[in-house]
Amino acid sequence: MRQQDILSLDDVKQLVNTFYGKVREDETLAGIFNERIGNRWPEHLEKMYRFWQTVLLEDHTYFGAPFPPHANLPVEHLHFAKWLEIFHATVNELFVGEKAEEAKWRGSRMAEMFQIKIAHHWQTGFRTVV
Ligand code: HEM
Repeated sequence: MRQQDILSLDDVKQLVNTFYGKVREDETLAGIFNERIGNRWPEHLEKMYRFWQTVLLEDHTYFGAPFPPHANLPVEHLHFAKWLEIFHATVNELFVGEKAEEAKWRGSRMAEMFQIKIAHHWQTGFRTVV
C-alpha cells in the first residue's frame, strides 16, 4: 500500500489501471464496458491517463468531449453508484492527499453531471449530445 498523493503520470497510470482492472471484474459494470470497448481497452486506458493527467496534474494532454460516448449507454443511477464506489475505494487504497481528494470530488461531480445529461437526453428523444 502506498500512501502518498497523486503526483506524477505514473501515479495517474496506477490509479487508472487499478480502477479499470476492478471495473472489468465487477458484475454490474464489466458487461457494459466490454460491450462498448471490445478490443480497444489499450486505447481507452491511454485516453483515461490523459483525462486524469489533465484534471489532476494540469498537464493538458486530453482534448476530447467526455459526455457523448456515455449518452446512449444502458446505464442508470445504480451503475453510477457502483462506478463511484469502486473509484473512491481505489483512490483511498492507493493515495492520500489533496489530489486524491480532488480526484474523488471530480469523479462525483462528473457522475452527477452525466446522470443529469442522460436523463435530459432520454427526455428529449436523443436530440442533444453536447
Ligand atoms: C456508469 C458509469 C460509467 C460507464 C458505464 C462509463 C463507460 C464508458 C465507456 C464504455 C467509455 C468508452 C467509449 C468508447 O471509447 O467507445 C467511456 C469513456 C469515457 N469515460 Fe466513462 N463511464 C462511466 C462514468 C464515467 C465518469 C463518472 C467519468 C468521469 C470521471 C467518465 C469519464 C470518461 C471519459 C473522459 C471517457 C473518454 C471520452 C472520450 O472519448 O474522449 N466516465 N466511459
